[in-house]
Amino acid sequence: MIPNVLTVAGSDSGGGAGIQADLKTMLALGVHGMSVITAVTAQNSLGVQGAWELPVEAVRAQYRSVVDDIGVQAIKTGMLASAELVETVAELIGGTDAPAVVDPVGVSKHGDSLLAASALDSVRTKLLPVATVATPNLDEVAQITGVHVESEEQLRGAAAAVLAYGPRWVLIKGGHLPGDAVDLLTDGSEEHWLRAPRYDNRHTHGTGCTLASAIASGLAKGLSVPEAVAAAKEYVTGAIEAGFALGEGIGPVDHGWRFRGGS
Ligand SMILES: Nc1ncnc2c1ncn2[C@@H]1O[C@H](COP(=O)(O)OP(=O)(O)O)[C@@H](O)[C@H]1O
Ligand SMILES: Cc1ncc(COP(=O)(O)OP(=O)(O)O)c(N)n1
Repeated sequence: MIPNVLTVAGSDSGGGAGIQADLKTMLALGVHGMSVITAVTAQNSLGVQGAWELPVEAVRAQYRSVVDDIGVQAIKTGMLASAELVETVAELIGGTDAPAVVDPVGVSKHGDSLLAASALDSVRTKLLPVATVATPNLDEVAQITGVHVESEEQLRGAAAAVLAYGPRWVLIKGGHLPGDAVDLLTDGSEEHWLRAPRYDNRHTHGTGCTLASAIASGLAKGLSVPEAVAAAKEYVTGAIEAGFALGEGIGPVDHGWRFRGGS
């Protein structure tokens, strides 16, 4: 049986991040990808030119259509835009028996906001408590917890601050630090450090969405959280190495790198 994975996220018209990155990742990793679209963005390699949220009832209806008939083995969340949508999605996930990977998307690589400031409290108190794995980047850690990370040694403190909001595991992504691309996965007792070479490639649009979707795909296939995160890190690292130019700005990672001869 092919496992079903659901992404609850925003659309990126440029195809590098959001729903489009999630579904490409799922295809590349051999699972059946499905989507609940929360918002539509007009976005390209230069930034986000516009964003429109979907009504709460449209999000609920998409979710129920998928979960009640088809069923899901794992869920991934991305751009949720507003407090109302964060709370709706948290309630839906809380009532579903499947692991959830929560990427608490705050701003895009170009600095465009994808989450209202008024939604941060709902992320802390409603969304993080239902997460099996939360995957904040360092800007999101600062937004959520007030902890600013400037070195690898500070990742442990950041992880503890996020875990205090209730996710079972947290993966702190150190992609914005200089040096090797180092992430820390922990549940408060086990620690797993994930280290990869930093590729000097500016075409890195969609790294966070890709990593979170790859983790959800691994969980749906029955991997443990540490196994799913290790496999996802390997996949996103290859996709970053193969990232390519598109438009005039920051191009996407290559979700299809393994089909093109990468190993
Ligand atoms: N230039 C790079 N080379 C290799 N890995 C990277 C690079 N940039 C980010 N990563 C890795 O990509 C993943 C996503 O991290 P990050 O870019 O920080 O997320 P986000 O897209 O949410 O900002 C992490 O595993 C991080 O370590
Ligand atoms: C619609 C949408 N969702 C999420 C993001 C952020 O994606 P991410 O993988 O963190 O990549 P960057 O934007 O940081 O390159 C997005 N841009 N659009």
